[in-house]
Amino acid sequence: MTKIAVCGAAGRMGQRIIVAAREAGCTVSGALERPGHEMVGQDAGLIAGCGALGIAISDDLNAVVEGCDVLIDFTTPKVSLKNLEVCALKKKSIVIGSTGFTPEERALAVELARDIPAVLAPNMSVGVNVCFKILKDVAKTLGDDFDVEIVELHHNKKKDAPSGTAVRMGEVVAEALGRDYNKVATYHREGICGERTKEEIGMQTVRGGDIVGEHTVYFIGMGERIEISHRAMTRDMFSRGSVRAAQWVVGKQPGLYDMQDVLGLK
Ligand SMILES: NC(=O)C1=CN([C@@H]2O[C@H](COP(=O)(O)OP(=O)(O)OC[C@H]3O[C@@H](n4cnc5c(N)ncnc54)[C@H](O)[C@@H]3O)[C@@H](O)[C@H]2O)C=CC1
Ligand SMILES: O=C(O)C1=N[C@H](C(=O)O)C[C@H](O)C1
Repeated sequence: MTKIAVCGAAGRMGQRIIVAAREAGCTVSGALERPGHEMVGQDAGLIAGCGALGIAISDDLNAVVEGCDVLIDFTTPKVSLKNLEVCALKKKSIVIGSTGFTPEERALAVELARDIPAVLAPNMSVGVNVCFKILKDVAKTLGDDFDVEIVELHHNKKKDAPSGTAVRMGEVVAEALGRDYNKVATYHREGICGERTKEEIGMQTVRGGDIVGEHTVYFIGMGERIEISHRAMTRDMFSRGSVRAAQWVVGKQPGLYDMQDVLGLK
């Protein structure tokens, strides 16, 4: 039985991951929250709504990592990088779902995962990862004749924009078209901003209410349009995906993997 510890245990995702780990037959060996969080000391299972587990939410990163096979972390990039560093020191595996990494932070994650197996993925759902695969083919097939625009919608508590999933969709499309995402991504249009260039990939963000997560990539041509959309109705496929990744990653060769590796989609 894989021993899973959860970081961000009282968060929207952390709570669902505790439930998913139990449903998958894994042992929840530890639960972490930030020092000073009001839930520290409380039973992780009671907070997650799956009944008492006898595991108190802790703020002791070293002790929690020590007791697990794999840490699942859905927090923020800075916290995730610190957790990756501690997992590397203690030779434990890690699954990171946090989003909002800068290119420099992602490069640091690759570096820190040199000696342990780690998964870092902006979206743990099967559906979105199949979309990544489809998008590559569609972009390659359509080529430069279709304008690409990406729109994402999320709840009003989300801290990063655009979503990690939207950025990855942009990167997949840009790469398939031989463009550099960081040069062609266009986040803002206002005033007399001029005609659209052929290369740009528009990135639009909508925030409101309790939207779990919706992504649409538009390929817009002359007289026709293709839309590839994914809508998440609950967080459960993210949490189940992260547990699947945790079970997969333990015992793998060191290195930084993504969900495409876990799902065999490469
Ligand atoms: N990869 C995926 O499939 C998905 C990724 N996400 C990403 O996961 C992250 C978290 O999302 P939510 O759960 O909605 O946020 P949230 O804000 O509900 O939960 C984050 C939790 O992390 C805790 N935290 C902050 N600093 C900490 C520290 N130093 N140690 C331990 N815990 C700490 C917070 O107190 C909070 O409880 C975001 O970056 C989000 O974009 C969300 C859903 C799916
Ligand atoms: O913050 C969220 O909620 C989500 N974040 C991820 C992202 O940024 O892509 C994945 C999902 O859409 C939910």
